Amino acid sequence: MSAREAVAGARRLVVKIGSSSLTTVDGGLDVAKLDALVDAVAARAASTQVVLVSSGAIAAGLRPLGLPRRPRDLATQQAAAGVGQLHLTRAYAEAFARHGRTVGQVLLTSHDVVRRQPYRNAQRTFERLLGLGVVPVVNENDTVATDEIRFGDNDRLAALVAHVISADALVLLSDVDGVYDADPRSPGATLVREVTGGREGSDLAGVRVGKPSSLGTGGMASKLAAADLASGAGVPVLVASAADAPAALEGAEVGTVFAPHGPRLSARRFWLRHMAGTRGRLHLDDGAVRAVVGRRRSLLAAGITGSDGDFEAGDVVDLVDPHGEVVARGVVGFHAEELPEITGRSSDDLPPELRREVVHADDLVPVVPALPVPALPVPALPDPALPDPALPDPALPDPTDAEAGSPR
Ligand SMILES: Nc1ncnc2c1ncn2[C@@H]1O[C@H](COP(=O)(O)OP(=O)(O)O)[C@@H](O)[C@H]1O
Ligand SMILES: N[C@@H](CCC(=O)OP(=O)(O)O)C(=O)O
Repeated sequence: MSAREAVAGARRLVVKIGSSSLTTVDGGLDVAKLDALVDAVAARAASTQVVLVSSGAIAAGLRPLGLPRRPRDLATQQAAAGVGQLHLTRAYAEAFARHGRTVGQVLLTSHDVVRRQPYRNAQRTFERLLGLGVVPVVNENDTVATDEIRFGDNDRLAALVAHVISADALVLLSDVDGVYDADPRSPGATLVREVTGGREGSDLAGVRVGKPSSLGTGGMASKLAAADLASGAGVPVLVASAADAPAALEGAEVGTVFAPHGPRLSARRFWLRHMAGTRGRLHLDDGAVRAVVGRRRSLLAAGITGSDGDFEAGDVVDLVDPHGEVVARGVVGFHAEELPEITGRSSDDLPPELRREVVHADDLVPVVPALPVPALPVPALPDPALPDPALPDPALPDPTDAEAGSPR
């Protein structure tokens, strides 16, 4: 099955829509665009369980607050998001109601998914909402999200949600009709139709990204990273224009499709690899690295040379090779205080109550080295329709400098 067919045939789908595709040029919510998106999603939701990840809270808060452009400081962004999220949710509720569908709002911060229990809670909530025929509408909980607990951008959030719900495919809808080999606002840029080998493969070798749109957050770089995250863990991804949503959701030849290029990870293993917050480190000798990463064996006390951190049994820890590189993550079976007693000792040598795996193979996942972010050598052209959000706003005080948090 091709990646496009996988998107078309998905029984569980995550659709993400960016701010720029939901707003008017002056920054208000564009209800006509939102309605058109909902028409397409509702048509697909008739046969598919769909989770909608929607940006646009901050953008939708601009007009009600009389803000001329996206604020740069965290506090005003949070205030705008509080106002805008309400407008956004109401607009979705009304639009989906016209199709006889109920929506449920799910606002998340990374705090809600880095620990196993909250992650399970979020998973259960999604399951129940989908089971009840509700369309979950997800956003980052921007009113409380600070830099420390932020997902970063909604492309990444959508990739994570795709794994939380074990989606069959992820569709990222934006104001551009796919990934171009250069900033699409520059002459000669060409659409890349298919990416087969992930970010390291030849399809993206010559691709350069420019700035996001005036209201977007991460731009194409964050879509590429999210597409790589999802497709690298077995989930096909389509990046397409929101204007093409009906065709995109029917599997037509639009946008850029990312074929899965890694083994499908269970939601649990994906959580371990990409989402879990770690509480400590176990240092492994070379033999243990080979056993754990190469042969997917459990980690035994004999292969550990040291540990640090303040973890409890059940916490997630990094497994580090003799060069200090993180090679795997896993759920540790011992408390930090117990480690010195067992470190380096063979199982036969341990008292019976301590004779067990330090990290069981089922709770262990190798870590893929971080990939470089695509370069940004192409100068982006200014958007003539909107003032440059990077310019200081004379009308607004900018309390950011004096307060915690920094502008995105
Ligand atoms: N190589 C590229 N291919 C496609 N789009 C790009 C590229 N470089 C920059 N862009 C810009 O990225 C923007 C989409 O990102 P963003 O503004 O964050 O959208 P969204 O709000 O939908 O998340 C487009 O407006 C496009 O002009
Ligand atoms: N959570 C923010 C949007 C974050 C984001 O990633 O925006 P975008 O690049 O437009 O998808 C909001 O609702 O305004």
